[in-house]
Amino acid sequence: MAGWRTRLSQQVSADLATARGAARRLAVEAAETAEMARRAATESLEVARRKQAGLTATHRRILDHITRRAEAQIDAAVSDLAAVTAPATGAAGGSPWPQWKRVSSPRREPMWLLRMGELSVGSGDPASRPPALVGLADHSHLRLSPDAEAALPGILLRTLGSAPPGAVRLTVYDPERLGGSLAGFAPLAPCGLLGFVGPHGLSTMLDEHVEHIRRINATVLAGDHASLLDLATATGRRPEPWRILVLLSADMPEWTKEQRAQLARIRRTGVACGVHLLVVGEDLPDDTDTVAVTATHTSLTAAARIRLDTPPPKELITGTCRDIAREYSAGPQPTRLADLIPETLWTGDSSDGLTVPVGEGANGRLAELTLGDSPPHALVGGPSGSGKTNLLYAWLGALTSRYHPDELELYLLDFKEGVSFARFASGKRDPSWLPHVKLVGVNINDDREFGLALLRHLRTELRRRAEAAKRHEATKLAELRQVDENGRWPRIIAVIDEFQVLVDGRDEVSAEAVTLLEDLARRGRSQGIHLVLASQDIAGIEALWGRPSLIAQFTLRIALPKARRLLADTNTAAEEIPRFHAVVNADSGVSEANQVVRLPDASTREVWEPLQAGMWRRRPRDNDPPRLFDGDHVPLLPDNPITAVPAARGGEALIAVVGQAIDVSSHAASLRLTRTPGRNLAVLGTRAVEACDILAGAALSVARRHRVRVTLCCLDADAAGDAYRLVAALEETGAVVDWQTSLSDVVADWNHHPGELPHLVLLYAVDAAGSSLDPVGRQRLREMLLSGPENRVHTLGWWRSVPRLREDLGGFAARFDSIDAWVALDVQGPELAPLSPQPGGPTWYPRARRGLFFDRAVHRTAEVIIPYDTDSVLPTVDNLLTREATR
Ligand SMILES: Nc1ncnc2c1ncn2[C@@H]1O[C@H](COP(=O)(O)OP(=O)(O)OP(=O)(O)O)[C@@H](O)[C@H]1O
Repeated sequence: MAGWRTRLSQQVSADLATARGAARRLAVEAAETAEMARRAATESLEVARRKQAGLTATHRRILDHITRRAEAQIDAAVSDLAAVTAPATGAAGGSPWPQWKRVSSPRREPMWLLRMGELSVGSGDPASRPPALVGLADHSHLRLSPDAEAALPGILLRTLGSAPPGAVRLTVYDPERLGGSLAGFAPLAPCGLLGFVGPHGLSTMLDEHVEHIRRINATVLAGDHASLLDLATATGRRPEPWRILVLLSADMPEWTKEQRAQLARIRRTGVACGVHLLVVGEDLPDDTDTVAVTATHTSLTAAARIRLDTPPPKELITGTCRDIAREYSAGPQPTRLADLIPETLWTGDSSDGLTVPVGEGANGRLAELTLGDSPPHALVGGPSGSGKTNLLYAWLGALTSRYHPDELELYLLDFKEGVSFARFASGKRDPSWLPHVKLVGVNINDDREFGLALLRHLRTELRRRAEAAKRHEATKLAELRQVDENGRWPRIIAVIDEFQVLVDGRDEVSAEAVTLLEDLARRGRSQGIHLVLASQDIAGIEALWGRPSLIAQFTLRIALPKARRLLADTNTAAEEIPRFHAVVNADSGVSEANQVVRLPDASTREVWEPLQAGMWRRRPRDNDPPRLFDGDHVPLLPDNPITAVPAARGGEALIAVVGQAIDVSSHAASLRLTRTPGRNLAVLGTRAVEACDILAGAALSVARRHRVRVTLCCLDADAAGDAYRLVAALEETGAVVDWQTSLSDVVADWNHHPGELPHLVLLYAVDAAGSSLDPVGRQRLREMLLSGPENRVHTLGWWRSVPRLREDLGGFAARFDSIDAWVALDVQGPELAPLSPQPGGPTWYPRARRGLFFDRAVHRTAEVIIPYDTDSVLPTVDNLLTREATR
C-alpha cells in the first residue's frame, strides 16, 4: 500500500515537476513572445510616429503653399482692382485726403467713382488695399445708413472737386439741424451752388427737381440721347450741371403722398438727367436702384468688409468751396479749341460742303458753320479787338482738323499791319506749317496788288474748274468729283482780313478787285471756291453795300460784339452779345436766323501750336510749305531767279531780272534783251540804293548765265561804292568789265566790239553828265540806245527824272521808242505819261522799296515789283580794298 502511495506520490511529483518545467518553459516562451510583441509594437509605434511627422510636415508644406498662393492671388487681385479702379476714380475721386486736390474728370467719360474708404482684404500694407468705391454723379443714387453718415462730407467734396466750378449744385434738406451738419460747404451758398431747404420748402424743392428733369428730357436730350452722359460721350459737351439732392434725417414716412410720389419720380428718372439723391439715415422702400453704404459694407462690394476713411479736414472743405465759389462767380471759362477738334483727324468729305463747329451755342451744343453751295461765302465783322482774328483761327482750326489737305486748300491774306496769319507758314521759330495752306500774305496793307494777284489766281482756277466741269458735264463740284474720280478738286477758301483796304480805293486796283470779287462770288459757289471777307471797318462793308449783287452772295454773316451793318438793318443782336461771342447768321442777317455762339480761345500759341504740329507731322509726303509773302520783307537777289528760257532762234535769251513780282508765285520780273530795237532799260527816280540794286540785279542775272562784256560808268559819287562792288562781282562771273569815268568815252566807243560778246552798258545817274556831254556826245548816246540792241549792245541806265531822260533823248520832241522797258521809283504816275500807253500815265503812288515796271514788249499795264536786295551778293568794300592791297 505504501508502495503505491509512494509510487503515486512519486508519479504525481514527477508529473508536477514535468508540469512545472513545461509551465516554466511556457512562461519563458510567453515572456519571449510578449517581449517580441512589445518590441514589434514599439517599432510600429515608432514607424507610425515617423509617418505622422512626415505627413504633418507634408501637410503643413502643402497648406503653406496653398496659403501663399491664395495670398498672392488675393494680392494680385487687389492690385488689379486698384489698377482697374484708378482711372475710374481719378485724382479728385480717389486720392486720400492728404494728397487730394480738385481736378475735373474728362468731359466725355462718366464722372469718376468716389473713394469712401478701403476694402479689408489683402495681406499687404494698408496703403495698398483696394479702395471702396461708389458712384454718384452719372452713376446712381446713394443711401448712407446712420452709421455711415460721417462719409457724407467726403462724398460731396470729392464730387464737387471732380467737376468744373458750377457743374455740381447741392440742395440740402435737413429739417433737424437746418444745414448745420454741412456748415463747411456754406461758401457755396451765396453764389447759388448750395441751397438749404427747411420743412416748408420740401414740396417746392421736389417739384423743382421734377420740373428740371422734364425740361432736360424735352429740350436738352430731345430724343437724341438717352442721358446727359450719352450726350457728353457723343459730343464732348456737358451743357447741364449735376444736381445732388441731399436728404438728411428726412423722416420720409411722414411725407405726404404727393411728396413721396415726386421723390419716386426723381428716383426713376433723375440719374439720366444728372439729378441724384443722396439719402442719409433713411430706409428707402424697394431701393434696388440705390447704392447703400453702411459703416462696414456697401451693396456694391457685397460680403467684403470696408473701412470708411476719416472725413476730410474742415479747412479743406471750406477752402475748396471758397475757391469753387470764387471761380464760378468769375464767370464760365470760354469753350476750348480742343472741343472743336475731332478725335480722328481728316475724316471729312468736302464734296457737298465744309461743315465744322466753331463754338458753343446757347443750348450748350456745338454750333456749326457751313460753306458750300449754300451759304457759299461769308462776311465777318467786328471792331478792332472784338475777336475776329480769333474767330478765324478757331474756324480754320476746326476746318483743317476735319478735312484732309486734299479736301481743302486755304489762301490767307491779312491787309492789316501785323502777322496774324504768319503762324500758318514755316518760320524761324516754328518750322511747321499748316498743310492746307497754299499762300499766306501778311503786312500787305501797302501792297493791294498782292490782293489783286490772289483774286486773279483764283479766277484762273475758277476757269480751270469750269472747263473741267463742262468737259465732264457736271454742274457743281460734288458732281465733278464724282465723275472725275482721279482728279484732285479740293474746296478752296480764300480768307481776306481787312479786305476793305483792297476794295475801298477809287482807282484801278479797287475797280478790278471788285469786278474779280463779283465774278468769284457768283461763280465760285458751284466750283467750290469760297470767299471769307473780314473787316473791322464799317467802310469795308459799305464798299460792298453799293454792290447789291455782290453782297447778296455773302449769305453767311458772322458778327462779333458791336459789329455794325453786317446783319440786316433791324437786327441789333451784335450790340447785345458779350465778349468772346458772335452772332452767326446763315440767312443774310435776318433776325430769325441769329445764333449766338460762344467762341473758344484759339489765338494763344499754347493752344494753337500743338494742333498745327500734329497736322504737320501727318502731312502728305508731297505737301509743300505755303508761299509766304511778307510786305515788310525785302527779298534777296536769288542765285537763279529764272529758269533757262530759250531764245526765239538759236542760243539762249539774255534775261535781265529787275525785281520780284508782287504775285502769287513771287516770280522774278524780267526783260528779254533781244536784238530788237528798244531793248534797253531805264531806271527812273532819285532813290539811289534801289536804282543800284536794280542795275546790279539786272547785270548779274545776265552775267551769271552768259559771258558778257560790261561797260560801266558811274556819274553819282554816292553810288560809286555800289558800282565798284558790282564790277568785282561781275568779274567773278567771268565778264569782261570796262570801268569808264566819262560818258563821252562810253558813247564814243559803244560799237567798237561788234558781234564779239553781248555787251551791257551800265550807266549810273546818266543825267549827271548834263552839259559835259556835247551835242555830238548826246547824238551818240541816242544812237547807242537806238541801234545798240541790234548789235547786242543793251543799255541799262539810271536817270533821276523823266524830264532829264527826255532831254537826253531829244528834248521836247523826243521819242521814247529806244526805251522799251523802265522801272519807275519815286516818280509820280502822270510824269510817266510819255513812256506809257495809258493816257495820262499809269496809276502809281510811289512808295519805298517798290518800283513800277513796264516792258512795252509784254505789258499792257505796268506791274509793281520789289527791287531785290543785292547788298549781300556783292563783295564788301573792305574786302575789295584788302584784295587790292594783297595783289
Ligand atoms: N474767344 C476768346 N477767348 C479768349 N480770348 C479771346 C477770344 N477772342 C479773342 N480773344 C483775345 O482778345 C484779343 C483780341 O482778339 P483778336 O485779335 O482776335 O481781335 P481782332 O478783332 O482781330 O482785333 P484786331 O482787328 O485789332 O486784330 C486777343 O488777345 C485774343 O487772344
